Amino acid sequence: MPIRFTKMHGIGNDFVVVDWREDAGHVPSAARIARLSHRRTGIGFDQLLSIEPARDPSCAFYYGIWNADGTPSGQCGNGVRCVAAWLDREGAIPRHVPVRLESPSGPVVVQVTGEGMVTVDMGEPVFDPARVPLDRPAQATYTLDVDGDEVTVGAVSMGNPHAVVFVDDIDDPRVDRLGPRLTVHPAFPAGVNVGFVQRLGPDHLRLRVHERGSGWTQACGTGACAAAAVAHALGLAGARVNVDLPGGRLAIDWNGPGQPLWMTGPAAFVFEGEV
Ligand SMILES: N[C@H](CCC[C@H](N)C(=O)O)C(=O)O
Repeated sequence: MPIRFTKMHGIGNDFVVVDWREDAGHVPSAARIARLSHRRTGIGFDQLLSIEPARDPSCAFYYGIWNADGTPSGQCGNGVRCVAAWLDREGAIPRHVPVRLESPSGPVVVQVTGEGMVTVDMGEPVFDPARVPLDRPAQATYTLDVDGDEVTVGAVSMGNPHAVVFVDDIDDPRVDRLGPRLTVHPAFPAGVNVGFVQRLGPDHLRLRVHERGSGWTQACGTGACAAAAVAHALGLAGARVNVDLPGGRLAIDWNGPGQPLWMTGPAAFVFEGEV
């Protein structure tokens, strides 16, 4: 059964988008997704994104998310901008107006504002450790033992789990060693995406993310949201934060608890294909 797809990326976080609006639900096995995501012997992608009929009648469409290793996720920030741009190109959603899309972790609201620019209401960051999930009592930050190293993290869910570590220099080789070890730390029973943040100011962060299920990526949309939310909660950032990732910049707007968090950034088409 051939799979027709669109290759896209959001500031270098790259995706294969498949149109399952007519034939939803035939999810490939984790092993097949892992073969397809391989950078040499497959198409190569960080995540597979499906576009399917909405299950929630208040939403226009549903999108599914699978990491490079075939594991599912509840949210993908760069991915939902690409889904919105894909639907915009199809003429399946209007521009310049809010459109509800249904993710595995619930609805988000997208707005395609122009050629390849999308703003997304990602919902409210969730700091309750039980909902990250994180096996620790609620605190502002958590000190974890990582193979003998003590690491202090913030923890938040954007519909998927995030640990946020503040460092002096995200290019420090220690970061390369810590990322993969923190992603599988037993305190996070579902694994965790690990963002390393270098604070340049209250409105400017540098960020690198070791993603659950995909490893180091050029960008992580929910990771940028998580970094800005934790920085804001710790009094280290204001309401508008520019987050610079290796692949580019995302603008995050959050006014604090009880408020939705907005992410704005690009979405790009690369090629169409069939496999
Ligand atoms: N690896 C993530 C999913 C993709 C998130 C990232 N690509 C984004 O743009 O938010 C997880 O397992 O929760």
